[in-house]
Amino acid sequence: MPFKFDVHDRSVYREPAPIDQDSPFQSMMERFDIAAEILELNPGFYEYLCRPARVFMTSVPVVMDTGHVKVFDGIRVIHNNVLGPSKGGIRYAPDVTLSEVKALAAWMTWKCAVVDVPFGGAKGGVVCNPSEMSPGELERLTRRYTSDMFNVFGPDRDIPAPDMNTNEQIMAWILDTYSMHSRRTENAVVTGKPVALGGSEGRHEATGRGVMTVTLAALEQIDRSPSDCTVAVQGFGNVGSVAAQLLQEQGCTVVAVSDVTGGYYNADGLDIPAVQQYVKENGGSLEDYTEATHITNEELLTLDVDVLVPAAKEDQITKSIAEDMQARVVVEGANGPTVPAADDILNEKGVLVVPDILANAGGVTVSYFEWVQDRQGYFWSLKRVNKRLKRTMTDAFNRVYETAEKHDTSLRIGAYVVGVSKVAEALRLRGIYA
Ligand SMILES: NC(=O)C1=CN([C@@H]2O[C@H](COP(=O)(O)OP(=O)(O)OC[C@H]3O[C@@H](n4cnc5c(N)ncnc54)[C@H](O)[C@@H]3O)[C@@H](O)[C@H]2O)C=CC1
Ligand SMILES: O=C(O)CCC(=O)C(=O)O
Repeated sequence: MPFKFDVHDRSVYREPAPIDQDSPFQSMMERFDIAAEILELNPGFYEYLCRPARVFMTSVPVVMDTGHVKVFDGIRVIHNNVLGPSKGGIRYAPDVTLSEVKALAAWMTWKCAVVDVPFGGAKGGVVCNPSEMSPGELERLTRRYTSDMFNVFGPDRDIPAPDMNTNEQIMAWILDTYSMHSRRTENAVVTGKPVALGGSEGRHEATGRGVMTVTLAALEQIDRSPSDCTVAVQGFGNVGSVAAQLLQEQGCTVVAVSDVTGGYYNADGLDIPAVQQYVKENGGSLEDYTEATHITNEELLTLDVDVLVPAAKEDQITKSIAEDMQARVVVEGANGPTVPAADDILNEKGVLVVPDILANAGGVTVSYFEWVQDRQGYFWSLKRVNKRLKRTMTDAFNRVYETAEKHDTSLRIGAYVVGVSKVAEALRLRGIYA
């Protein structure tokens, strides 16, 4: 007999397996639960999707420049691969945790489904502080981690990419190590690699470009022109710096940017290419930038701007920050920057939040294009990549917007409904828990 879902009977859900309280994973689950209820999700599917499919942990020994051996914890979580090989970046950070990587992997599952990319979701992390490591130490760490994950990674299995503190060079070392073990060049095993090694034109800028595209779509919905809008961007790395640059090119006035050293504000607008040049010459940091007033990251988040782009890390927009926020539109370049308790406040205030699993999906979209090009051995022009990226992001925005309107809910829940329903349909067709 087919299962009948009762939205009022929470006991239909068996006790969900390891859910970390007060963690990014819990933040993901709170939104997933709402979407599951709207979709009347089959409880078997619910149980399967509220935990990762597979978790890999490894101890990564590295000979440091001093000659001593230091052991790092390496993680790879595959949340789901029902739509295709799992996909997701690798994060190097001193505070990365298993719970965080589990959440990031689940977000990848929903994100790929939202932009209709045939991948599942995964994420990796290594607990290390790259700012205190030499290039040689980082290379040895990356190669050993890749070696340990040789049976996990693969062009048809699980395909890593960059995330916080990882870049094209690190992807090149992954490609080389994996290829050495395979006895052949496997450039489709990783994306976000240098163009010279089979990387895609436009991947470096793709996440920021996608942020720009959905920002323009959101502004159109509220009848605002970019040239009348001020913008603040938290985080000035791959995502934040490109988003700031492209939004400025579209006519927005970018009044504030920030990084770990704090925020930099100029009411007349910052010259973003000049800020990028400063960061390049200043060891990757905004510290001591003089053409602006120094503010804190909290002050940046609560500035009186039209658009706020959090592009640093999780849990930045807390309940109290949300209460003080003045932005009209929030476009989540980062994964998980807003805690669930802040969602309600922002919704009540009428803030239009373009959620992470839609807003920052430009990166994985062009990673998909890169993987397709590698497998075909035929490479596209930058113009073609950007045109297809724009189409993918615009279609996804419209799909999410319509879904949110249909269910009278936020864009965030609309995006989860789009993502979860696609994965659930694939599960049903494949016969898992049907
Ligand atoms: N690189 C990519 O293609 C994608 C990245 N993302 C997400 O975007 C976010 C940023 O990633 P990337 O730009 O790649 O990293 P990144 O390592 O290039 O840059 C991170 C930036 O955030 C700043 N930052 C770190 N902690 C901060 C804090 N507490 N307050 C203010 N700024 C802080 C850093 O100083 C740096 O400027 C992450 O949440 C990542 O998961 C999402 C989709 C794709
Ligand atoms: O490009 C990719 O494959 C994944 C990028 C990523 O880690 C993310 O979207 O959070």
